[in-house]
Amino acid sequence: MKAVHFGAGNIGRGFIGKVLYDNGYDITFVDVNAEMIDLINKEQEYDVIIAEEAKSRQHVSGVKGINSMTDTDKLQAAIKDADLITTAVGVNILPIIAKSIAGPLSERTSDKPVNVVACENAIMATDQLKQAVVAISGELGDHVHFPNSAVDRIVPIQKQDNPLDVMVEPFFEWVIEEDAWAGEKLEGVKYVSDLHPYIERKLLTVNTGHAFIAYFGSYKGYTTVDEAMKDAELVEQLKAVLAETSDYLTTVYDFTAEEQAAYVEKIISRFKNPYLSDALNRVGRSPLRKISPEDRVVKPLAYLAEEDRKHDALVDMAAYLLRYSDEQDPEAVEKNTFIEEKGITEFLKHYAKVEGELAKEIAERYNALLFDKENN
Ligand SMILES: NC(=O)c1ccc[n+]([C@@H]2O[C@H](COP(=O)([O-])OP(=O)(O)OC[C@H]3O[C@@H](n4cnc5c(N)ncnc54)[C@H](O)[C@@H]3O)[C@@H](O)[C@H]2O)c1
Ligand SMILES: O=P(O)(O)OC[C@@H](O)[C@@H](O)[C@H](O)[C@H](O)CO
Repeated sequence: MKAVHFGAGNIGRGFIGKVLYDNGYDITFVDVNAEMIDLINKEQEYDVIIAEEAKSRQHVSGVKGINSMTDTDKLQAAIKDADLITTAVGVNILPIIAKSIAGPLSERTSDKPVNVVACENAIMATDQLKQAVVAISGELGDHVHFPNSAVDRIVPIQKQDNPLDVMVEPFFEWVIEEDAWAGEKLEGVKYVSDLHPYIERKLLTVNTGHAFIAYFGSYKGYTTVDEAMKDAELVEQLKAVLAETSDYLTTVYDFTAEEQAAYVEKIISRFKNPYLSDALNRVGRSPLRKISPEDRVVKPLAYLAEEDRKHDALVDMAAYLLRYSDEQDPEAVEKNTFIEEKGITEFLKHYAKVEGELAKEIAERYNALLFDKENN
C-alpha cells in the first residue's frame, strides 16, 4: 500500500508518518522545504522520540520525499498511484494542495479507490480540501473518497541533532469518518460514524486551551507552555475557559459533564508534560485563523453569548489574543496593523464576524488590558 503525505513537518513525521509506517505503508513525504526533502531522500529513516522520562525511540524507515516545487512530474505520478493521500500542512494551504492533486485524481480509474484525508486543526478540513479539488477537476467518481478526520498529538518545534528525528508527546488520537473511508482500516485509528463531536471536542478543548495559554502566557511574559503552566493564576483561568467550552460541548453534543471533565483533566496534564518544551509562539501562531468564526475562540463564544450563558473567560481570551504580538508571525503583524489603523470593532467585524453587544464586551476587555499595561 502506498501513501503520499503532504507536509513533512512535525505532525507529518511525528504522528501521521509513524501510524502509516506501523500499518505497513510505503510513505512518500511531499514538501516545499527542499532541505527537508533532500535529507529524507538521503537518510530514508528517522526516529520518533517519546517525551517521557525514558525518552524511548521508535524507528521509521523506507521513507521517500518529493519536492512539490521542482518534482511536479514525480508528484503527479505518485498521486495517480497512491492508495492513501494525507495532508498536515495547515488548513490555509489546502487550496494549494488541491491544485497539485486535482489533475492526477481526475485521471484515476474506478478500479483503483483512494482515500484523501486532511489532518489539520479545523472542523471538517477534508471537506474544504474536497471543495477546492472539485472546483478544479469537476465531480470525481465514487472511487475517490474524502473522509474527514481529527488528529491529536502535541508535537513542538524540534531541536534534535538529526533534523529528521522528532520528539512527540506519548498521547495520540486519530479519528476518521467511517462511512467515507474505503478499504482496509488503519490500525491505531478510531473510526466513527459522526466526526462532529470528536473534532469539536478536540479543537474546543485541546486547541482552545493551548491558545489561551499562548495568549495569556505571552501577556504575562512567558515563552513556553510548561513554564506558563507553573503559574497558578493562569491555570485557574485556563480552567475557567475550558469550563465554558465544556458547557458548549455538553449542550450541543451528547458528552456527559463527567466525561468532559475527565477529558479536560487529561488535557491539562498533557499541557504540564515536563519532558516537552513547546514554544508559546508555535501554539499561538496564526491568530487571524484562530479568531475566525469557526475556530477555537469565536465558535463557542458566539454560541454561549447568543444563548445568554456564561462566557466572560472566553471574552478575556479574545482580548488576550487581540493583544498578542509576534514580529515573526505575518498574521500577528497583520492583526496589529489592522487594529492600529481601523480599531477593534472593525477588526472583530472583519476577521471574527463578531458585531454588536459581544464585540462591545471584547473591546471593553481589550481596552482595560491596554490601560493596565500602560499604567503598570
Ligand atoms: N504540531 C502539532 O502539535 C499538531 C497536532 C495536531 C494537528 N496539527 C496540525 O497539523 C498541521 C501541520 O502542523 P505542524 O505542527 O506539523 O506544522 P509544521 O510547520 O511543522 O509542518 C508543516 C509542513 O508543511 C509544509 N508545507 C507548507 N506548504 C506546503 C505545500 N504547499 N506543499 C507541501 N508542504 C507544504 C511545510 O514546509 C512544513 O514542513 C496544521 O494544520 C496543524 O494545525 C499540528
Ligand atoms: O496547530 P495550530 O496552530 O492549529 O494549534 C497549535 C496547537 O494548539 C496544536 O498544534 C496542538 O499542539 C495540537 O493540535 C495537539 O493535537
